[in-house]
Amino acid sequence: MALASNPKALRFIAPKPPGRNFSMNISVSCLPHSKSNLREYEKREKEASLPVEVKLSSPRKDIDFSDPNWKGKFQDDWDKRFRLPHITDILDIKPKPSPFSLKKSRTVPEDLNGDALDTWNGYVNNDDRALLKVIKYASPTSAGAEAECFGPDCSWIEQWVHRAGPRKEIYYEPKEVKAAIVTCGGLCPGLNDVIRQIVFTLDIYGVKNIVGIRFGYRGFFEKGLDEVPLSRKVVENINLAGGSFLGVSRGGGNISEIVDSIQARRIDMLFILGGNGTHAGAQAVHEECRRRKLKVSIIGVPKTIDNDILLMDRTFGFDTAVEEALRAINSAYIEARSAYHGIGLVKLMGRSSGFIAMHASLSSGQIDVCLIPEVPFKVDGPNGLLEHLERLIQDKGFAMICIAEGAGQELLQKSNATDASGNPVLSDSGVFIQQKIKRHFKEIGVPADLKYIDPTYMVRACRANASDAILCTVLGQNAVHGAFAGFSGITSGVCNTHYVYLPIPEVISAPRTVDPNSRMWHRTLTSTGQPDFI
Ligand SMILES: Nc1ncnc2c1ncn2[C@@H]1O[C@H](COP(=O)(O)OP(=O)(O)OP(=O)(O)O)[C@@H](O)[C@H]1O
Ligand SMILES: O=P(O)(O)OC[C@H]1O[C@](O)(CO)[C@@H](O)[C@@H]1O
Ligand SMILES: [Mg+2]
Repeated sequence: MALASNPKALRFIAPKPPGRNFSMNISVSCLPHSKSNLREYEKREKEASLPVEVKLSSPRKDIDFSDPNWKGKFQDDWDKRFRLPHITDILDIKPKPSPFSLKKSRTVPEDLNGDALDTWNGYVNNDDRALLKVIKYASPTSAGAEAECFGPDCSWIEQWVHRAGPRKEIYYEPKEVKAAIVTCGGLCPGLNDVIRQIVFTLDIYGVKNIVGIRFGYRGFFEKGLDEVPLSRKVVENINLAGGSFLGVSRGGGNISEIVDSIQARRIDMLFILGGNGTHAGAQAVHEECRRRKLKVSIIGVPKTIDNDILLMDRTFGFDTAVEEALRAINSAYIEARSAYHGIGLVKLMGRSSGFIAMHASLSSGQIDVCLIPEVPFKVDGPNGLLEHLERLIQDKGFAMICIAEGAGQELLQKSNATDASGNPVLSDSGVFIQQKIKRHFKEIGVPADLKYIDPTYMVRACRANASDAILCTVLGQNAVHGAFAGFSGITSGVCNTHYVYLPIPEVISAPRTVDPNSRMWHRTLTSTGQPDFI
């Protein structure tokens, strides 16, 4: 990303294209302590101040708005895109009545022609839908409209998604089902809550054979990683601790090998908890199962503290991560307020999406400057970060900065280093800014007492908070309902406060990022009072 030369134009360029499928991480690696790194930074900052065009991403580029029927065509296409893949697409299987009922007195008929002794109106109909977008923008220049409304007239179009929950008819015989759960990627608060609810719900359906696959996809192919038998008793208390009861890992994952293993283990339902990389793997596993005509349901549960999955209100773990981040911000604030010319600097996770930094800044109310990957900023010179810090020190005696790990990466040296999953390894933006500030105040001869806090893994290696625990509970339960309903290649999410199922490709076609023209980012700027640093 780069900055526009004219500050009034408020021109941003689009986020950088994905470094690989399903990832938008910016590939950067440099030694933040080295002088050459600082020189590289200075060179890049100069380059970054060249004018660039507005190019906020819009998913509507492929629509021909001159066609009078463009809305109808869009909706037909939408229905196709959001249709949930079902095992009957490839296999001729007849459904049977669901044993899932919360009425103890109800008897389940043997087949769909029989009548239950007592009816239960607790099922979700396959034609139930939830509305994804609820704002009608009057103008494309309204805040947030650019990313949401359609065409030159900024039309609103109904975008319905499938409601999640138990179905009256199921496609698996619970007594014969073997269900498996796997947790992949990095840790996230709430993994154990989801595992626990999946087991509880399977148990209510009558499934006895439930196993955990250890250490992510690795558990499918690495010798010595035996399945963990799971039951209501085994998982009873696992939500009291953070982490994953089953272990997590990055990397690995030959899809064919994983599906061989699914077949060899006779798994009928696989619940895959993870972020965008994990879901890319889940989709590939689902497609390979279809190619082999296997009766297997692959169900994702989106997990990421970064909140970078498309279409969802939020992913589980995010709220807890923000809450934990507040502790670090509060400590930095206490240090900064108590020092002569104190500067508190907190770096928070968020590789390509600044949601944690934005929400933590907004909720703490203690931050003067929030820096995120989606919004470019200048450090030196007129209107730069350092100049603003000087002003804050002068006016109120101290300053507070919250920076996301992916922020300002375009100013640093790039490398091709990646982690085991192929995610680019980022440079330490926090240490870099820390050094810039220290050097600057030394150079201008103004004392400044900078305290840098990087809580790193502390924001995610913890137990889910109350709101995440509820989200995990619902997502876990719905994942099981989705599998029994015969869906596969779907994920369980919350959209516009309603719980839904979404086809996996739709949620990972790009990473979700903070829209610099959204009301939420504007609210953050209103709260911090920071200028635009351009
Ligand atoms: N495109 C892909 N196709 C198949 N498997 C993938 C793909 N991308 C990632 N994976 C696998 O998914 C697993 C998790 O991926 P990754 O490490 O990127 O974490 P993630 O799911 O994105 O979660 P996090 O939010 O913690 O980054 C890894 O085992 C990785 O090998
Ligand atoms: O050290 P690890 O496990 O690779 O995780 C770090 C990454 O995981 C995340 O928490 C989630 O993707 C990122 O914010 C962060 O960059
Ligand atoms: Mg990821």
